[in-house]
Amino acid sequence: MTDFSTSADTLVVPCPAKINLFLHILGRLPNGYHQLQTVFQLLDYGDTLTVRQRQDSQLTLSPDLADVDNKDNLVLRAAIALRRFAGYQGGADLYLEKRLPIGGGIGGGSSDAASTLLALNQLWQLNLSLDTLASIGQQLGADVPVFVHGATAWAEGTGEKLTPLSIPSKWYLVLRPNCFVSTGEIFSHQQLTRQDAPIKIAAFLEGGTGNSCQPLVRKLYPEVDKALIWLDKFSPAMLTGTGSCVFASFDNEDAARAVLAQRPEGTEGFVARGVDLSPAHTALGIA
Ligand SMILES: C[C@@](CO)(OP(=O)(O)O)[C@H](O)COP(=O)(O)OP(=O)(O)OC[C@H]1O[C@@H](n2ccc(N)nc2=O)[C@H](O)[C@@H]1O
Ligand SMILES: Nc1ncnc2c1ncn2[C@@H]1O[C@H](COP(=O)(O)OP(=O)(O)O)[C@@H](O)[C@H]1O
Repeated sequence: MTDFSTSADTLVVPCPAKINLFLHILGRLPNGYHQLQTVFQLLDYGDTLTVRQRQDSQLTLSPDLADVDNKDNLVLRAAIALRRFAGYQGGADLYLEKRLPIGGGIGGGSSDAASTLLALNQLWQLNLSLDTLASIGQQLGADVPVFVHGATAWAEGTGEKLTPLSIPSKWYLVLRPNCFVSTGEIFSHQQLTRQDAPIKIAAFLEGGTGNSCQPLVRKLYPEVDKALIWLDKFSPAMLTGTGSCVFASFDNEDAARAVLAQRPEGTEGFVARGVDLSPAHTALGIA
């Protein structure tokens, strides 16, 4: 068993979750991806990644995730992509403490990948810029760049055109219905609405925006529909990303926790605070 106790050659990095405070789909790009407008709100809750220098060139990842093969894990894929890009010869032991539900629209895999890039860039002293790390990350997933740049942001394009945004801090309850929604399935669905008109940041701040995937996802997944109806009784509820998680905001932690404690059987969830800056950046001392 690998010993991951903290030492000079070891970094421990949070991998925060995100929620989409709104999500509009403006159209389809020639490569099949969708042109979006969204706000990525970072949360102070997520997975934790530990990286440790090895004296040889091996890359190891532990423990195995129940639903993802190690070779497909975005942590290992990010490490391999970074090493290839930088022409670096060394290795590392990677340990991922997974807390975030998989396939929930809260960006867990993308955040794990981004924290891997940020941490190994420091551990291996590669000195690559955030822009370079973001473009390596974008090949792995559309959500990786926002986590690399590490700020709550207004996003356009496929999520890579980012404008940092300061949102008044709120507490969020994120509820995960008992189902998994594939992002690819929703984006390739015939009935997805893809014709939102572009809006300005001011229009989002004035309110009244929503998630354009929500009508389709709640129709295809009754568990999501039920979760939205239940949470909406306490505070206006919305789908994040393509789901399956739904969320609502609360003025304080106690109010959010009181609702979480009553959650319907079969659902899971967590309470987290919205943050402007990524806890990964704070941990690594990135300005
Ligand atoms: C739409 C969002 C909003 O946050 O949904 P969630 O994944 O968070 O639910 C994300 O940007 C998703 O990011 P991510 O989950 O990294 O997507 P990727 O792995 O790059 O893409 C998965 C699949 O979704 C489709 N896809 C994804 C993003 C996008 N802008 N247009 C698309 O059409 C593509 O078919 C792609 O094959
Ligand atoms: N470290 C990881 N954590 C979560 N999912 C991962 C990871 N590595 C690869 N994946 C794959 O990425 C897909 C998307 O996972 P995730 O990021 O949790 O969801 P979403 O994109 O809905 O927020 C999953 O289907 C999973 O197989």
